[in-house]
Amino acid sequence: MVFNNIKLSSGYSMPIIGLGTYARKADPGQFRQGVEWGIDAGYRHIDTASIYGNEQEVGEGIKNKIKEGTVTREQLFLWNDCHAESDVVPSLKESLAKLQLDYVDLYLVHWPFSINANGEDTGIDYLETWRGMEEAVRLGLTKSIGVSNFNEAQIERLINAAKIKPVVNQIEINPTLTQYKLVDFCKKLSVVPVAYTPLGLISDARPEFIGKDTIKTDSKLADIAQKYGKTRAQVALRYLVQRDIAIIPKSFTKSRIEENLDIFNFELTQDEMAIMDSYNLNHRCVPAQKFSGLSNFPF
Ligand SMILES: NC(=O)C1=CN([C@@H]2O[C@H](COP(=O)(O)OP(=O)(O)OC[C@H]3O[C@@H](n4cnc5c(N)ncnc54)[C@H](OP(=O)(O)O)[C@@H]3O)[C@@H](O)[C@H]2O)C=CC1
Ligand SMILES: O=C1CO[C@H](CO)[C@@H](O)[C@@H]1O
Repeated sequence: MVFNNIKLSSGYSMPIIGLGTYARKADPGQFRQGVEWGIDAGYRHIDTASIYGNEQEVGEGIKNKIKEGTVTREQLFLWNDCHAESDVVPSLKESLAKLQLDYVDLYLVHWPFSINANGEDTGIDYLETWRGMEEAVRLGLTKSIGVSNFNEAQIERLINAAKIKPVVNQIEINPTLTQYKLVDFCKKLSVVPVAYTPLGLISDARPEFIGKDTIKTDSKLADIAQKYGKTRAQVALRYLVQRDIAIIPKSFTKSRIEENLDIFNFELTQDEMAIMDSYNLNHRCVPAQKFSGLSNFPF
């Protein structure tokens, strides 16, 4: 499988497609199996987080494939219960131990707000967290650092204060949440936008009918998919890649893991891109409402 790498401002590059690994419920072994199928299919970028509780299993999958000589590189996340400057490096070391790795390629601040283990607002400023992130780079524990769920003002404030710049902002982007403004803002600052929940309302995991969405049924999308011999999901992922957005679709189903990677042999026309844009509803699949009272809540 041939796909693009996206150049990061740190000088490293990142495969434009990665495998998401978040699952509210998963049977034991599913994470490991999903990661192994993903690496077999050709994914060379894996997204996980300490809060997903799957680092051990993800690590086992990676280790098995390293043993076989199939893979060498991974990318990771930081959850936000370790935002104090002095907590960042120990938290990353704990993740690395579970993953059985010496370093990650990319480490992210998962949200701009900060909570403790009881879910209470700690009020810790993400600029403080960032100093811990910079220390992790200096110690060689991660090659690049970035953020997730940051809004424009938060990115700008961070970039103005940072010694080491964030290379990505991982945010929800999909055809029903197109995010043109934030995506353009990130690109202007050389921050690569990475789309989480890239399938949005197309995914089977999002059956909720929000009243206006037609993306699962609209014949225009069915026609585009049929023209290229692809699925609606593949067209949605292709749409993001053509906007120069990195994507991390999650699947633990072997056929879909492969399907989601098979998007680099067709090209949507400008008119087809406009049709995809027309599904925008500014609807968040991940509104994170339970965090809305916290300081630095981004939405
Ligand atoms: N930074 C953050 O705050 C967040 C980060 N993330 C990251 O982004 C990743 C992706 O986002 P996620 O929310 O999982 O959403 P996705 O858009 O990746 O959708 C995943 C769901 O869609 C199903 N699916 C996968 N492929 C297809 C397909 N081709 N056709 C139909 N359905 C499909 C999967 O089912 P199945 O597995 O059964 O195949 C799964 O239920 C996460 O796994 C996580 O790593 C996600 C949310 C927030
Ligand atoms: O990464 C994540 C996975 O999904 C969760 C809820 O749906 C998010 O809160 C979180 O940021």
